[in-house]
Amino acid sequence: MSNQHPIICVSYHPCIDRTLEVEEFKTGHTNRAIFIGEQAAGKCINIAHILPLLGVKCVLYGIVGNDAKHIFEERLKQVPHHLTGLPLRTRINMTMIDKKRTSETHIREVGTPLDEKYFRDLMQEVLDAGHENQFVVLSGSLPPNIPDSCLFDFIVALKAKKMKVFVDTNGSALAAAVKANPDLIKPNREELKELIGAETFEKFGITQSADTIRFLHPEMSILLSDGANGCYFVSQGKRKHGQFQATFTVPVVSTIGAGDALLAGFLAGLYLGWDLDNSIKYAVRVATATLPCLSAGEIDPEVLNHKSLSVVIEDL
Ligand SMILES: Nc1ncnc2c1ncn2[C@@H]1O[C@H](COP(=O)(O)OP(=O)(O)O)[C@@H](O)[C@H]1O
Ligand SMILES: O=P(O)(O)OC[C@H]1O[C@](O)(COP(=O)(O)O)[C@@H](O)[C@@H]1O
Repeated sequence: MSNQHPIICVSYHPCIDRTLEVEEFKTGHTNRAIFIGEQAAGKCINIAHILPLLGVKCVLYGIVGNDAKHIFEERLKQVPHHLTGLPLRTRINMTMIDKKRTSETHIREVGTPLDEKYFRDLMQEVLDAGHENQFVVLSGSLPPNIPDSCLFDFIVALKAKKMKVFVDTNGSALAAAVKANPDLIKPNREELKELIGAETFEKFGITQSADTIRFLHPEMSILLSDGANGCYFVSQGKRKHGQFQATFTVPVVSTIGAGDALLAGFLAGLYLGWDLDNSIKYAVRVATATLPCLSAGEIDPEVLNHKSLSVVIEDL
């Protein structure tokens, strides 16, 4: 699957990530933030930020509110990008980190309604730029007012151009995306549950559920992230589990963007022509390297390159 064209990242619903850290969160009380961070984010923005750090070329196409365009341009300084500024408010996704309990609470804004025309213009821009076999990543929730059928149409059109389509979204948009037969989806356990309508638990149950989805879409692979349990990969005749092992403790400061990092690492492996096992190993390594960082899409280079960190792949 090695490929000369840059990976196309499509950011149709970016956001500002605001992270607040409190000592110990108390519901119904005044809590003081001991840390506050803000950055331009959203799933494909994070992926486009990570890929060049891994030595992989990418280009970003996206839509952003004029109110925050400059912040996005700053974050994408190292990435060729085509951002269309629109007169709308950029949503803010908030994460509250409770230092004492080491827990994270996320509040994700549904966002400002977007005129379907802008989504379809973005879609056309990507289709005009794309080449056969080029990787394209569609990631993030859909803005309000954009029907799931738009995502479906987008994937069908990209597949008609014989591009390789990778999707990370949730809810009904994910269900619509699956129907369009992308090459790979990256749900987490919660999103898998939404897709199949049932909870899955141990390794066998998870991979079996993934195969249930694949039954009607045999060409589609599933990279399933499962937090501290690592990840699963399911495709035709293959069921794998990947998990990191280290002789040192990797501090989990924040897991925001760990899923984006997993997908970025996996894409990097495929793009560089590595085999499946090594691509999964790299995916987990890159995801692990984001855990010590407070901001989504940042990588701790020491963890990334640590010789005592290994990823074990188990065939299920
Ligand atoms: N607490 C954790 N400990 C170890 N690895 C983790 C932890 N949280 C996430 N990861 C790694 O990051 C990947 C993506 O995390 P996950 O939280 O499942 O994704 P998402 O952010 O999409 O929900 C996992 O597959 C795993 O490799
Ligand atoms: O588009 P959505 O589903 O609201 O997700 C956007 C959020 O996801 C993130 O990209 C993090 O994603 P992951 O934790 O799943 O990797 C945040 O930076 C952003 O706030």
